[in-house]
Amino acid sequence: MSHHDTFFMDEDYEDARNEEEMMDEDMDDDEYKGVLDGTVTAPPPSSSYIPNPIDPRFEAVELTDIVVNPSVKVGPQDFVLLKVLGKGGYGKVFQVKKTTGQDTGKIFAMKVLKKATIVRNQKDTAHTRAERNILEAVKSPFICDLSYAFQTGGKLYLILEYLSGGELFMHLEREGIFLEDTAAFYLSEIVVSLEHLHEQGIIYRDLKPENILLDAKGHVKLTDFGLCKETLDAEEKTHTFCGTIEYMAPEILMRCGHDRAVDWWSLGALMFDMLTGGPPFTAESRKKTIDKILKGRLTLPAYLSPEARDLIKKLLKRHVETRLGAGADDANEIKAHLFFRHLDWDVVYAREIEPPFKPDIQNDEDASLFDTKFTKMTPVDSPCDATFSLAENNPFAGFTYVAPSVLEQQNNIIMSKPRVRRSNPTSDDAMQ
Ligand SMILES: Nc1ncnc2c1ncn2[C@@H]1O[C@H](COP(=O)(O)OP(=O)(O)OP(=O)(O)O)[C@@H](O)[C@H]1O
Repeated sequence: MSHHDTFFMDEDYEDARNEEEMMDEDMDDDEYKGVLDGTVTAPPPSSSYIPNPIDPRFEAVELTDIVVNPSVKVGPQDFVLLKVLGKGGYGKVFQVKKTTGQDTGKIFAMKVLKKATIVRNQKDTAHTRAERNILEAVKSPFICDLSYAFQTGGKLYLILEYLSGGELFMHLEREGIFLEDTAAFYLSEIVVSLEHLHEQGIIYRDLKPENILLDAKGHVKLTDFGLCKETLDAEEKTHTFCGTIEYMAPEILMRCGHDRAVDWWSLGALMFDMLTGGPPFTAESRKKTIDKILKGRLTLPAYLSPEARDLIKKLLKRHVETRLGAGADDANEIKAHLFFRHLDWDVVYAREIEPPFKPDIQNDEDASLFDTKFTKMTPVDSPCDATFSLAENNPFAGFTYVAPSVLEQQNNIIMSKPRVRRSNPTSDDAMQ
């Protein structure tokens, strides 16, 4: 039974709902009247859709590139497949061991994406480049580290740090709901991760329990940057969505452009899920779920503390400008909320708060916290017939990457800023 199914079947929740039904003053039925019958195509005007260009904290950043030393050639042959960890829209994620050169014996996660599937949707080519670029640019203890990226004729490979603690989703499903202190720990690490991304002009967009992984010690690492928005450019608001929608902000679903406040809505949906056992707005069909996100009643169970209740309501504001975190102060508005009153944020940044669940990991290769549905599979990176011309207009040129840390150790790093594009796209692809 999935985590979300549990939500509907939990009788305690039904009882709690009967005890207290809360109608957020922000959520009266008139607010989105017309949205569902098609007469309204845009959300209420919102000043916070436009990032303040003079606020240096939210300036769009130029993502720089690394000119890799072409002598560091890494490819699929340098890794042995150990396990399947997960499957996504474009391919599989494997647990692998590096068998050659630097990092020999080290365990990584290898995300394999099929070019053919990506090319079918032109927009996703940009997404995939974004994922690689973002992972390269956004080094943070709270973000999954990228060590290598390479490509073959038909596939793209991301070699990521292996996060043995598994998905937060799994812990949430196992526990049903979290105690408020447990939720505060995860939420606090997520808040500082999102703050870090926002400071670099990146909107995460796809916050959900499946995308929050835990390291061996139980600390949070964000992964899956496939849907990320690379810059906070007022001219260039994103109009696409796909995948799980339960945690998505109304303004994304209405395809009217959105800004970093969408991540704070998702944080509210995630917080609600952690404390009640399911997302705040969900239904049996995608359309009905969207209807609920746009105009459904927010029902808060009576057992929530006043602080938790208040924070959820302030994050799940449909009027973006009234949402906590939408102001110029971004994460600071959330960090100052009473729900987090017991936390010292300096200790959060230092990752020194004791994680509530210490993953039971026996060794570096331990994959016991991943779904056996995947880990029982025989790991095969199936040969791919399709080969993309690496000559002109190759959308995947420049994908190949070796982490600076790897290069630094070889004293061979050359940094370039801004990005230098080479005329021959094959020259920076170590593996074809
Ligand atoms: N670095 C990692 N360490 C361990 N497991 C990982 C790692 N990255 C991904 N996984 C596992 O693989 C699953 C799928 O990964 P991910 O969400 O990045 O791919 P996806 O769902 O295909 O993403 P996309 O939305 O780009 O299609 C994750 O939910 C997780 O269980």
